[in-house]
This record gives sequence, structure tokens and C-alpha cells, in this order.
Amino acid sequence: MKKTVHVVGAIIENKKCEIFCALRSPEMSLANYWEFPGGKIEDGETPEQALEREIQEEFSCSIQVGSKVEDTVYEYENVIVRLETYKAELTKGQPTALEHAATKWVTREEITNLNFAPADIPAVKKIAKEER
Ligand SMILES: Nc1nc2c([nH]c(=O)n2[C@H]2C[C@H](O)[C@@H](COP(=O)(O)OP(=O)(O)OP(=O)(O)O)O2)c(=O)[nH]1
Repeated sequence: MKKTVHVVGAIIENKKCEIFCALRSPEMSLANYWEFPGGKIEDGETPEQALEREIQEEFSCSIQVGSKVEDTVYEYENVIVRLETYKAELTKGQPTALEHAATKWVTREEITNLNFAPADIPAVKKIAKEER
């Protein structure tokens, strides 16, 4: 039986209406895919707490989590991922990649050109269609 992991991703937007995206490194699973920064929810955490912790651990900055964007289940070859994505705002510092291969702030027009992890596609499409 494949394991199901419950994952949260942050859709962080700056004042220029650009969205923060991170490239998974060759050492990570799902290597070389773009993603919304985040990670697995640990026991006892709310999705919001997990996101705030993951962003602090992996990008050394603080966020405030807002509304939910998508909740999708995607079956990969080895694992099933339930990905919940939330809007978020930076409250302290700027994101610095400590584990990822690259990061990028992109506009809604550009975001669909990035090679996002398959589980992220519904959220990417929803964000790209949003009016600004
Ligand atoms: N963080 C994140 N993970 C995603 C996204 N889309 C997607 O399919 N995933 C997958 C990749 C991984 O299989 C899983 C999350 O793993 P992770 O490696 O980021 O989480 P983590 O930091 O808690 O994990 P770990 O390596 O410490 O065990 O979800 C996404 O947008 N953000």
C-alpha cells in the first residue's frame, strides 16, 4: 500500500503581485520540479502551524497564513500526496533558500511556464486565472 502524506504549500505574494516559487533540488524527492514552499504536517499541528514552521526552517523568514486555495490528492509512483495550498504574506525577513536549488518571484502570467510538481497544477491554474 502506498503511503499518503499530508503536505501544505504557501502561495506567498509580494507587493508587486508576484508569487514566490521554489525549485526542488536534485537531492530531494520530486527533484527539479517547482513547488510552493512548505512540507509535511507533523502530528498535532494545524496546516497553518506546519506552514509557518516549514517556511521558517527552509527559507528563514516568517509568514502569516491566510485563506485556503486548493486541496488536491495526487497519486505519484511511490507516494500519494494530499496537498493543501494557502495564501500567505511575509511578516518578517525575505525568503532565502536553505535547501532548494533556486527560487523565483513570478507574475500570474509567468507562473504556468514553470514546471510545477503534478500535485500543484490545480493550484497553479487557479492562481493564474485570478483577477488582480
Ligand atoms: N513542499 C511541497 N511539497 C510538495 C508540493 N507538491 C508536491 O507534490 N509535494 C510533495 C513532495 C514531497 O513528496 C512531499 C513533501 O515533502 P517535503 O520534502 O517538502 O516535506 P518535508 O520537508 O516535511 O519532508 P522531509 O524531507 O523532511 O521528510 O510533497 C509542494 O508544492 N510543496
